[in-house]
Amino acid sequence: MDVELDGLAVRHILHDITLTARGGEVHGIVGPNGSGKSTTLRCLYRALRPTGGVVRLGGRDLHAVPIRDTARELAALTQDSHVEFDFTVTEVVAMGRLPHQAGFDRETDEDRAICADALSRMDVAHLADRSYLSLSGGERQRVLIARALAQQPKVLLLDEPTNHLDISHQLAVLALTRSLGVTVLTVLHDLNLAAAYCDRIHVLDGGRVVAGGKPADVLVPQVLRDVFHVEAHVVPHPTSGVPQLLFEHQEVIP
Ligand SMILES: Nc1ncnc2c1ncn2[C@@H]1O[C@H](COP(=O)(O)OP(=O)(O)OP(=O)(O)O)[C@@H](O)[C@H]1O
Repeated sequence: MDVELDGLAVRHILHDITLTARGGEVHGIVGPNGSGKSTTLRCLYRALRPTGGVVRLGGRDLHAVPIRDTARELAALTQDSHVEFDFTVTEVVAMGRLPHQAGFDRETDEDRAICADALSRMDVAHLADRSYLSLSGGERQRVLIARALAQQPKVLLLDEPTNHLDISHQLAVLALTRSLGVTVLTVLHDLNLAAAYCDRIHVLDGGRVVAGGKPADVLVPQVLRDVFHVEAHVVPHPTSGVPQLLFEHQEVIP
């Protein structure tokens, strides 16, 4: 499903964000702290109403369709994805099925199978009966991603999905998001992971897209200097050939 942001604006925070993610593509949103990455995603998962521009999902104005319809098409792992109460892991992941159930529908065998698959893909099946609140940061993150998978979305929004994850789970989560065949928009701080797993990268600075395109065209020394104020060398990955960055170490933040 295509996702189009057309001149998206939020008060003084976002200005004229325009980008298109075609069905099945993985798009990375990168940029310094406070550049507007999470605010962009908030407009997409409808936590925030834009003050200008349009968001289209599958060609339809996102804000013109019932929110329940949106929840059947779009799942989000957000920075605000907290679970306050003492649910089990199974119960948390089962919440992902709610948009697909009507009123007082009971969970079906199919729902349970979809949740079991999501738990196993995120390597948290062994935690199924544990209290969510008793989990480590990385385990919680994987459970929340499993909940998003259980939603079976056509569009997946991920705000720093690799937060708290060890390197093996970081690579596994990003590989999995690519393999799903759904449209993914993901905020990432790790530019090397973005280069390795994204079809397109959009660089935000001061609430504007200042560069966008294929990783090799976007992650170039001048952009890194201008936007992140770091010096970097770009080298091809020895096996995949994707651009990878080697940063010059610095003593203090300039
Ligand atoms: N509700 C709000 N009221 C006022 N300012 C806000 C609000 N929400 C976000 N901002 C400001 O908008 C800017 C963009 O915030 P946003 O969270 O989108 O940045 P980000 O790129 O995701 O940052 P980070 O990398 O630190 O997570 C920041 O300066 C932030 O302080």
